[in-house]
Amino acid sequence: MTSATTPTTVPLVDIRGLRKRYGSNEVLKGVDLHIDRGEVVSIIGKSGSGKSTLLRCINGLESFQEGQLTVHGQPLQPDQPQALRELRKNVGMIFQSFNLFPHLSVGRNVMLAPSLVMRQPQDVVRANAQRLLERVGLAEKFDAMPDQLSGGQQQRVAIARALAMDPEILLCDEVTSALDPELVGEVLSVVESLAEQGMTLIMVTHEMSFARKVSDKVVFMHQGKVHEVGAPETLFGAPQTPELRQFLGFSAS
Ligand SMILES: Nc1ncnc2c1ncn2[C@@H]1O[C@H](COP(=O)(O)OP(=O)(O)OP(=O)(O)O)[C@@H](O)[C@H]1O
Repeated sequence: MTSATTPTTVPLVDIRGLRKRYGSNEVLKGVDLHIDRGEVVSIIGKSGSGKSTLLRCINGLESFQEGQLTVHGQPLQPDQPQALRELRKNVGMIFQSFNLFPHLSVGRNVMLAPSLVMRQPQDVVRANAQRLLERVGLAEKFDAMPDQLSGGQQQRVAIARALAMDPEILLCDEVTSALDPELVGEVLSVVESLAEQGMTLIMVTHEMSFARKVSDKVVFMHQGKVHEVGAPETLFGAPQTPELRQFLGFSAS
């Protein structure tokens, strides 16, 4: 077998032996995970198990001390600002708090990053922002200010804003946790439509039924490690370890 005749498929995200400490607190204790293009991955686990930290390492918001993290085959080097800027064009992120700029209209929020980074003509950027707002069901809100929107609508604007950079990967960190229950569904249905359209999604979520429904792969984090990983029907239907069984509320056998 030679590499000249056998094409090798490199995972879109490849994480090996990742270790991350905050002072003496080791939060990631050797994480191994690979994610292919178009995969929808949910990361679940108890509070403090390292889920958000892992997500933040993937787009360089957090540095790490040991291991390897490659995106598109490019090693992530948190100490290299130019490499980080390139990475962030490819990896969008949405947070629990929507983080919209309150002094900018909805449309301007979506236009901001492409205006600054992509150097496209304003009418192109504007038309793209309008199209993205349509995609998240907010076409008529272009000129509204963020404080005139519900939390669910603001989160959908945040999704449109992340998509405006045309990322290959979208990271979602508990994107419905700050929402009133009646607003959760509208945000999840936008995320679900992105999944159906083939976007690579990596989501930290407490919405177990949603994770089960949309994921190709579910990752159970426990004490800073990937404790179980697999297809949703396996992970949720036949958990292998006592820790996952307990997390999912299975009664002890
Ligand atoms: N900036 C930070 N400085 C110091 N410690 C931190 C920082 N961010 C996270 N930690 C610690 O790292 C550990 C893992 O946090 P992380 O937010 O990754 O967990 P999580 O699984 O996402 O939890 P949750 O579900 O509650 O959001 C926790 O013990 C937390 O206190």
